[in-house]
Amino acid sequence: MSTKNRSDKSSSSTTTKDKYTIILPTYKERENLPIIIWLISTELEKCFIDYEVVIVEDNSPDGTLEVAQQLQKIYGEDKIKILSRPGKMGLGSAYMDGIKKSTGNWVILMDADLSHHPKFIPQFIEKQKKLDCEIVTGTRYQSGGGVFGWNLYRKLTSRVANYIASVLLTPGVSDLTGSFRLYRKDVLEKLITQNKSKGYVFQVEMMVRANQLGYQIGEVPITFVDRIFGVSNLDSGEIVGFLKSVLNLFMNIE
Ligand SMILES: Nc1nc2c(ncn2[C@@H]2O[C@H](COP(=O)(O)OP(=O)(O)O[C@H]3O[C@H](CO)[C@@H](O)[C@H](O)[C@@H]3O)[C@@H](O)[C@H]2O)c(=O)[nH]1
Repeated sequence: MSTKNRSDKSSSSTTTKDKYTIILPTYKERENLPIIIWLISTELEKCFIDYEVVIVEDNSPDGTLEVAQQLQKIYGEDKIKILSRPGKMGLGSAYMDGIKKSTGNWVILMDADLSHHPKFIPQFIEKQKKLDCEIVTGTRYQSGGGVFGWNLYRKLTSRVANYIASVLLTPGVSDLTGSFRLYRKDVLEKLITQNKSKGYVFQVEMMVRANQLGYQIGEVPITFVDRIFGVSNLDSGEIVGFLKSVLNLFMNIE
């Protein structure tokens, strides 16, 4: 955890007006979307957390957009916002466009496929307040965290990749490839604008840059559950290129 240059720390403190925007990128998530929205609303409303959800939908062929529109009718336009894009443009740009539609001062990035349970969001917020930090990341690799549903190969690959990336790039952050995170909005905007990586390394670079800029990163153990409906949208070849990209990041980060 970095405690370096924290010049803009004053704006990190939460106030009673805190609002949390949850950005949900979707590609072929028709079955998962109603469940994740219901879980988000249940978990956050019972903790009196002010929130909105921004769904960034990339013209999925399975009718995810129509499901999102139905959900917007049920939950209200103040709670569910939809950004409909013409085609599959990738996770990084989905986050970037989602931020533009957000009205919260804090942003939560999470998957829509039920891998990330919204019950952890109140814990992220509690940790942020306790540390007065700018970022909180979910971690599968601290005591209390874990992964369910992956085969041994994927578990090992992820564990080793995270270990190597952590040692080389950001000691103190145990889960660099995870994407379930809470960011202060201005910090997220700054990091995402500077980010040059794609795929799994995108999440790694976010933490590396945050560390370099002196932002404090808190961790909350989470359980990651492999999706039941649908398939992963990231290339399998990505795992092969991961170590090369981490090494590249290590050599070239400015
Ligand atoms: N809008 C949009 N959404 C997308 C796109 N690609 C994926 N998504 C959405 O992004 C989320 C994660 O996509 P998956 O394809 O299921 O990702 P994954 O392989 O399981 O990888 C996840 O875990 C990794 C760590 O293990 C993370 O590094 C990665 O970012 C992601 O969270 C889902 O909600 C999915 O619908 C896209 O091009 N556009």
